[in-house]
Amino acid sequence: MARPRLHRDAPGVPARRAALRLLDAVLRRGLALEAALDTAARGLDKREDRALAHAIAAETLRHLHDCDALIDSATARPLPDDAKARFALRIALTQALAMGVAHHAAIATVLPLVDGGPRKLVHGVFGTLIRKGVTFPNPPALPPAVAQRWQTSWGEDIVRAAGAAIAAPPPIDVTLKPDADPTALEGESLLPGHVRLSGDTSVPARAGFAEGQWWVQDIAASLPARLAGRGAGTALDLCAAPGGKTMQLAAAGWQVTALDRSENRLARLHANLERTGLTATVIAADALEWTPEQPVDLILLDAPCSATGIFRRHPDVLHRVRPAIIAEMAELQARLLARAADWVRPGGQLVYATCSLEPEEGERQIEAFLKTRSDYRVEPETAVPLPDGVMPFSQGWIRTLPGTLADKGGMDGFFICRMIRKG
Ligand SMILES: C[S@@+](CC[C@H](N)C(=O)[O-])C[C@H]1O[C@@H](n2cnc3c(N)ncnc32)[C@H](O)[C@@H]1O
Repeated sequence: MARPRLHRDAPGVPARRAALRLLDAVLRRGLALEAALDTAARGLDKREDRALAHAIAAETLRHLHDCDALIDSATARPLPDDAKARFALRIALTQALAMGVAHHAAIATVLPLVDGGPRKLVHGVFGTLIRKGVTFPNPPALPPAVAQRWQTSWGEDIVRAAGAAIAAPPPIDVTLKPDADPTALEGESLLPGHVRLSGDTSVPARAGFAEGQWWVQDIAASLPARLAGRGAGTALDLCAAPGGKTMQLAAAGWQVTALDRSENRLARLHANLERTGLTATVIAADALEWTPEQPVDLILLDAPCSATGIFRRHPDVLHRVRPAIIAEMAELQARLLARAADWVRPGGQLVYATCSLEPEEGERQIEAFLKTRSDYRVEPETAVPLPDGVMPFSQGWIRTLPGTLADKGGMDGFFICRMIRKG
């Protein structure tokens, strides 16, 4: 599909070309939006163009199903899913209907994407729909396969809440170091050591960021390390990068070893530790091959997963995560869990977490684990404050879902289970 061009495009067009390359990477090649960004944005002159390409692609993915329904309503024969004309129309419609771009600019910036091809068709379909005064439904529709899957797992209300969550911009939460002053930040505190930011100031420009007083972390993502409690010995953060939970553990007084297999992501972890002045021993290794020298008091396994719980910020997961990927991730998690379980000292804790809305990566995973590991029991930490509407299930684990804390802007979907190795 589209490649960087050598001739000069009109202003605004290069960002749309990059957005098209991003959509192609996600929808045809199954790549994550963030993973595809560097390649798709190569050749863009300006940093703002890269951000704009990302914003257009992400917004298109939020409205993809509704975009396609509109396009299909205006074409005599359905365009193939991978037709360039469909991609161009998706971008034009999203800009016009969801991003406040003037209609003439929305179409003018995508027509060069189909130069030498179906320009007339793209122009015609866009014009027909705009003249009809079409709008996107509110809330946006989930892709049918996802709606079906979450309907089966969680029911109709959660599917509806997920749609509403796509429509609203996700809040920015921060976790503060214990000695930081939450009132220095503009926003609302929903837990001790937490602020949900308000106002338009960029993150790096806010009070205390440069001084390393806090870091960005969704409130749901802050729960696994909170459950581990105050530092009481050695902690192994097994899938640690970029380090949100490593910093929480270090700030809580744990003596942390942070391990991850991704050098790129570990570079971000190092930068985070440097900015916050927190300390951890950092190891670049594959947890499926590495072994610690001695057992530890705490293992936090924030396992790699399908990431469907963070669909608000990463809407690509709605389109590229299929049952085969969920099964593959669940198998990897089971292998990591089995290894980690041997490294916790008797009486120590194992906290397992995934940012997934799939029970296979949460509830089912822990049920299967406990069947083979009679030396573990689930133990909710009742002394740790939880956000409104979040409480341990009868089995002892915590599950956050779309719709949790909805009146305050919601939270990511997470599964968290704290277990104790019997003494
Ligand atoms: C959910 S992310 C971790 C987020 C991190 N805990 C935080 O709070 O910032 C999962 C991490 O697991 C790492 N990972 C995946 N497979 C791994 C393996 N076999 N060994 C070590 N790290 C792995 C990935 O590189 C990724 O950084």
